[in-house]
Amino acid sequence: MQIIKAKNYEEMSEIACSMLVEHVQQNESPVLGLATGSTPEGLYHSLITEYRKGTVSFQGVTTFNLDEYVGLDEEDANGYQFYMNEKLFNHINIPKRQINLPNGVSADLDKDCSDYEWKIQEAGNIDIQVLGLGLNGHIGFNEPGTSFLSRTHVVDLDESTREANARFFSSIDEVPTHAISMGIASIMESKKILLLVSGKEKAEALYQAMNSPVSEEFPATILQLHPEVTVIADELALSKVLESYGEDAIAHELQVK
Ligand SMILES: O=P(O)(O)OC[C@H]1O[C@](O)(CO)[C@@H](O)[C@@H]1O
Repeated sequence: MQIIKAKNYEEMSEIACSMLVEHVQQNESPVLGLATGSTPEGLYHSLITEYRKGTVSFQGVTTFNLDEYVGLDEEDANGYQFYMNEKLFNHINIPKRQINLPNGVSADLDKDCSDYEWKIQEAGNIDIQVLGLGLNGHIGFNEPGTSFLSRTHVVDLDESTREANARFFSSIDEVPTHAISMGIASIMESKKILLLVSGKEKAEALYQAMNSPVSEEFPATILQLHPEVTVIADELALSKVLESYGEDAIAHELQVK
């Protein structure tokens, strides 16, 4: 794992943005894996800024999002298709046909899940997958206990995840109980992973992701086994890692594990 310490959320977003921009500039048909939640909002804002400056074109980019709520369609302001349109896609020149999200209102969710897997493989797999980190260690919507062999699937959301995400809804009762998520095996097939983590409340989760024994009980621990993970985290999120390993582990980009 390579660890990059950012001063704050803004710097974390800028660093992630420059990595994605560089990749898009250097590849004809880049395939990006995207995440939702609060963490990548700054990254998307920075990508739009770079696009407006003319630094980067998204014409050849294909994207796959990690997850979508079951039951929310693209008009639903709490759905992830809506989020992605608002936060990124409506503001850049990516062709619509190159945007992929699981379909939370499909009549056949299981078929949609296996089609999604095929599409990812057809695109040649994801070059860079952006990930956020759930407080309980979830990646995508893969909750604790999810098999490391899982492919894109329908998940039961943990009560803790529904509570954490209730801030986007008018009440917790409106938070869907199910979602579709890329599986852990699917995520691990990405060629490179960028894990973005910000804020003190994620410090324990980030520490565990990097240090706890690899276990399905804390899904993000699987990232210890991926050959190309870059963690971009701000000082607050890294506070527990820094307490244990000191600045050297970060400054010299040593393997923490
Ligand atoms: O960035 P946030 O809002 O803290 O969420 C962390 C993770 O939780 C999810 O929003 C799912 O609950 C993921 O999509 C995200 O990566």
